[in-house]
Amino acid sequence: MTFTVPTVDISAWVQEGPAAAQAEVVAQLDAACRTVGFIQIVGHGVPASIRAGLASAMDDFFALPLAAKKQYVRPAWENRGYSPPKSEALSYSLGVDPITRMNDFFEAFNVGATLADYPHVELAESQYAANTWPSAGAFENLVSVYFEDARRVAETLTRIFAAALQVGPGYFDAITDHSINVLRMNNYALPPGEIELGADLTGMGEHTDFGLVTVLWADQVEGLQVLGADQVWHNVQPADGALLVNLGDIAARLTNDVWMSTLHRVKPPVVEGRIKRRRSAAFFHDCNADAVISVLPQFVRDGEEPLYEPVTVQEHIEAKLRGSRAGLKNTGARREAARVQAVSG
Ligand SMILES: O=C(O)CCC(=O)C(=O)O
Ligand SMILES: [Fe+2]
Repeated sequence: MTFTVPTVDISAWVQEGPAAAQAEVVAQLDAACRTVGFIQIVGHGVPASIRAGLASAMDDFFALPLAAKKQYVRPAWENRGYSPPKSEALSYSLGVDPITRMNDFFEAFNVGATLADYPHVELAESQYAANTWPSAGAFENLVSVYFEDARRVAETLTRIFAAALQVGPGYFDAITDHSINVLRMNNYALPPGEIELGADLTGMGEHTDFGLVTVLWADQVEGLQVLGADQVWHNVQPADGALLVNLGDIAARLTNDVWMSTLHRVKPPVVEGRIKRRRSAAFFHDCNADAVISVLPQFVRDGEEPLYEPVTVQEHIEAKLRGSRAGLKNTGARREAARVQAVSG
């Protein structure tokens, strides 16, 4: 069985193209969501200059000395600010011990939508915490500009999802109009002295993304591995000019696992004791904290029980984050954990 991440050109939805072209995009995206859960998105309309601006902002920040970066560490229950290398383990978001018994070596900086972005809704601060902006170069401006574009891409995708799932055009607006949105900028670059030769290093442990859909910018460097239906981990890199998109748990829950929240991890190659540096930025579009997510009735056969109980987005995301950020194994991710335990290597 060959594994490929399908490429879908969404320009007919970005620029309101003809109905036939839009319908073709819906069919292609639906097929990709059912079979792979990862898609190379082209025609997304995010200019190369804005993507390059994000990369340079990340370079400015991650180049700071560790002590300077640590000023931006925020409490584990706020998904914001700086995470030093080896401070998180994504596999705990599934309740699974990291393979190496060591935390992941990525370092990250997180920003997200805040209460101020949604002035007309009464929200608790948790999941909408204020951002701490580092004073490195033009970081805030460059990252904010990319954030807005990534949000637009994610929202365009939800319009296509609504057509694919035949839930009516307003369905996703109602559950995403004050969405938890987070951009996690990742840097995989342990200094050479910290690498034990022969060690099985994990850049980021295996996990599914927590929300509805993720828009991923990444360097064209090996490291991201996606679990295929063949139970084998496959290397995936963004195609030229593409953004990778993957579905998260909320998409799987809505569709009773017909759409796939695909397991992935990051294992950068170590060449002569050095990790080839790799950067990525994942924009998570997670839905409103107070949205209740239940399996859509059209995905449950008569006489069968849905695979998932209803859950609020806040409960779901917080259980996952307690795992990855605070090391408290998530016991509620039964289905995802079973999939990890079914594969080796
Ligand atoms: O670095 C990558 O390519 C993937 C990052 C990722 O999976 C995440 O941040 O959730
Ligand atoms: Fe991820």
